[in-house]
Amino acid sequence: MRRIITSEVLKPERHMWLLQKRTEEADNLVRFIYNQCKSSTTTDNFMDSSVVNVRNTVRQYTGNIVRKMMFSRRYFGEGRKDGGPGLEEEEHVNSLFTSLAYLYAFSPSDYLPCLRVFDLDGHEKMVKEALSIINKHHDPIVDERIIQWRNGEKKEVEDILDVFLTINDTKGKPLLSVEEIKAQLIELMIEIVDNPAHVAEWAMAEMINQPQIMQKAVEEIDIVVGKDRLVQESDIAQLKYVKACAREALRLHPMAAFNVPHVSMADAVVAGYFIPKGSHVLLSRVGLGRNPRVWEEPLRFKPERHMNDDVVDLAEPELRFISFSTGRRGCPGTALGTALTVTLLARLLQCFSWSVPPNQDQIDLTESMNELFLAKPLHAHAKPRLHASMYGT
Ligand code: HEM
Repeated sequence: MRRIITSEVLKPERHMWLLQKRTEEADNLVRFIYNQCKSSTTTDNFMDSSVVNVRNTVRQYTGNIVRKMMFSRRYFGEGRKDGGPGLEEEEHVNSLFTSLAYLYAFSPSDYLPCLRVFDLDGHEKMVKEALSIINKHHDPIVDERIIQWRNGEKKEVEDILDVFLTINDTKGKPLLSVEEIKAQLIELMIEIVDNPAHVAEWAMAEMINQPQIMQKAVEEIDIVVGKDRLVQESDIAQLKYVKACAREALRLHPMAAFNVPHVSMADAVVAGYFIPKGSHVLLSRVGLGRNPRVWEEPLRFKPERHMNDDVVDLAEPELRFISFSTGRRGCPGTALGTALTVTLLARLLQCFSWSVPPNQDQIDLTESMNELFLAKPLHAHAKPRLHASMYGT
């Protein structure tokens, strides 16, 4: 399956082919925030500004991106005129994040499979419920699309669902069953939806508390892009400091405490430790990214630490921290993941001035008890900084 994903979905031609869909959602992102500013009834001293739920906004952005790339649609239902999510999209994104949380969660039955039938921690029940919500939205679209291809109503491949439905084996027969396609769509969505939103939320929280860093990133965007057009993916190569901010958020605030488990295929010795064949290997993302022997002042958000490199990338093949990991099971979505993450962060910074909400001194950077998210979803004050015509309303 990994080979199919890499060769059919993530190849460079497809990356460009899906660009238009991603750009539409990046435009919708700024329109949605702008509309919140315009309709705000806050009684602070700012006109046309608003306290925005950043977590919800960035998660809905990645949710929109996955629905657009998979199904060519932003909304399952009627959606909202202001660009925000409807109830269907809220529950879709929440269910994707629920499935993801349990993917990383420790469960005794992973090590003692005989306990699985008892579902002692209730994880299986939670994941089943989340998947049934996701399938409730996906199944009608997939089933209808199959019929459209069968009866000749559809002839052109327009999105990732079409790609999956039209891949044939050497005998000209469909390579993937309907069940495999449905499962793969969900898996890909889970891979895509989380990291860009997580990085953007943490980077924004850290930068609001250190306005000089935010100022530097905004100045870079103004020099590279200006104020007369919106940041595009083609600008990313030149947005070195913005990338350093995203990279720093990945180092300091990984999505999960450990990388997904790997099993060693052969006896090995790593850094003097013997690892027998068949061991479950769990790399600590927190341990690597915050290792004081590698990183000076490891707990400080300091993008400058990455600026000495000629090229600033989100990837870290040396594993001084884990972003996309490396090797045979390393993330195949580096290009897409980078494009989504940097565009999201750069658009937020270019289009709005961000500050701590009224009556608050600082953003509270406390981590949640059980995960590495911010304990309280980031809410921040946004004020448009470009001409009204730039927001596509
Ligand atoms: C900033 C964004 C992203 C980050 C930080 C990230 C990170 C990761 C990491 C750490 C892994 C585990 C690697 C390992 O097991 O050693 C992984 C796996 C994976 N990622 Fe990503 N990812 C991102 C975006 C994406 C995107 C956009 C896709 C697009 C399809 C994607 C597809 C996958 C797949 C299919 C795997 C499983 C690979 C396998 O098991 O062989 N990721 N990712």
